[in-house]
Amino acid sequence: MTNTIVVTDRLTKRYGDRLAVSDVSLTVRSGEVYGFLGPNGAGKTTTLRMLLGLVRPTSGTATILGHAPGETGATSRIGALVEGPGFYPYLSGRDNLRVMARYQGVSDRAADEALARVDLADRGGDAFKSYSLGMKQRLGVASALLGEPDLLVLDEPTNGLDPAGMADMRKLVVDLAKQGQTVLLSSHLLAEVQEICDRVGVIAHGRLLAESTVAELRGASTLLVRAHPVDLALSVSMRVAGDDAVQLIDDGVRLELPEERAPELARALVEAGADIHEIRPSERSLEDVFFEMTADHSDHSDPEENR
Ligand SMILES: Nc1ncnc2c1ncn2[C@@H]1O[C@H](COP(=O)(O)OP(=O)(O)OP(=O)(O)O)[C@@H](O)[C@H]1O
Repeated sequence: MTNTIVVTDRLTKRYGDRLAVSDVSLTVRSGEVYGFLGPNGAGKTTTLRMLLGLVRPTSGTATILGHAPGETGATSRIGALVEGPGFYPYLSGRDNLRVMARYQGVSDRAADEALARVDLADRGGDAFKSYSLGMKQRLGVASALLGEPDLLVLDEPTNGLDPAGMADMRKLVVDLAKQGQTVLLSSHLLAEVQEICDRVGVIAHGRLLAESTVAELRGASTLLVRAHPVDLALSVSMRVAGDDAVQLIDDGVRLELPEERAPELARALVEAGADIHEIRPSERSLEDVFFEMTADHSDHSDPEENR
């Protein structure tokens, strides 16, 4: 069933003259991992805070689980890690969670289950202050999971983590998603998010530039050919792929051509007498796409101009 969990309609937040979020309309569906992507200062945290009812929009609306942000019907079903929760340094991870669980009217058992879900059960008895940053972050996710929320909101969950900590966090999100958890996470690290998100919304300068699956955003797969002479490689490529699907780049020729047609291209090049040095699939990373998109918007990149 494709249920919509979050819908925003032209959500906007202005701080004085500064337009932090401008006309953002996004949709998060049930069971998906939605990546809210953009560089620092793009408006991600402000948007998430509006969804959680922590900041009042200047204009536009948001509906979460059928409720307005901040309504009990919504907040009771959202688990959020937006600002790091305050944990007691000398209490163990488990006791910290149990304290939080009691505040929320949730059982100790639920706290222990949340600890297990973030793979901290083994270290649950150790003092919070002895945890690595990655473990602290995972405990934060456990606290957001208390009460089994329908929507988990994580603001930059990998911030400050080393590569191993990031990999752990990615695995945790993937595992939660496999259990059916809907996750909305923000990140400025596009390369790592493309692996774990079903769909992404790309935001820059407060505006949503695109919303789609990672695959759609990255577009058609391309082949990179390095062969000599280059002009011969270019004309053969155009014959095989069509004039519009071929582009001359620094180190060769890029073709919009499915990988399965690489042998056909290789044969045509060899028959024409070209020396092939390399033919390989070259997928655009989300990062490439993102830079292209934000470059397109650089002419009006100053949020002040949106006034
Ligand atoms: N309380 C506030 N008062 C004034 N300006 C604010 C406030 N909160 C955010 N802003 C501004 O709004 C813009 C968007 O900030 P926001 O924190 O939402 O971005 P972000 O994408 O989450 O970035 P980061 O990854 O750095 O947190 C920034 O220009 C920021 O300076």
